[in-house]
Amino acid sequence: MKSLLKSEALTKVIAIDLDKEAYEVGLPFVRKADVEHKINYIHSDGMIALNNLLKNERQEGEFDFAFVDADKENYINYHELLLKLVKVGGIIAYDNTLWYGSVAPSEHEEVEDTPWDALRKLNSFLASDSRIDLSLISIADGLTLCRRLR
Ligand SMILES: C[S@@+](CC[C@H](N)C(=O)[O-])C[C@H]1O[C@@H](n2cnc3c(N)ncnc32)[C@H](O)[C@@H]1O
Repeated sequence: MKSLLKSEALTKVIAIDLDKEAYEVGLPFVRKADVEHKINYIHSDGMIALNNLLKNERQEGEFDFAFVDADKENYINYHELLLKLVKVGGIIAYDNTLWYGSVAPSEHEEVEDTPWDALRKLNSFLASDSRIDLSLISIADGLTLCRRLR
């Protein structure tokens, strides 16, 4: 599920997930906290939904924060879209970026087409991306915070 925190006096969250049941797991807690009116759930593939926010809803630079915890193979693609959706100074967070250490395999291990291979490539890409400041936090199985610089 990806969450986008929208910059408004009244904070709004866009939550995107292919699986409606995943959203519904959290719904009782959302209701208990009385914040359902602040959440716009989009039942969709992440790339389609983010492209739609950019192209059809013209939300470029409108978001303060994005949290990505979905298909690891697409993180690198989400990154390009989120760099446009999140404002300069805003934060993009990627979950699972250490994958319990398996992002650093020995050179003999077969890692192609695995989530940890995708995360390893993402980590290398982000480390040399001059559009962001980056901090990879070793909490749980890794959380990368990227601050958009330009
Ligand atoms: C590990 S779960 C995380 C859910 C949520 N962040 C949480 O902590 O409860 C990953 C979620 O990504 C969703 N997902 C996987 N591929 C997706 C895609 N292409 N587009 C949107 N959501 C996707 C799955 O349906 C699943 O609910």
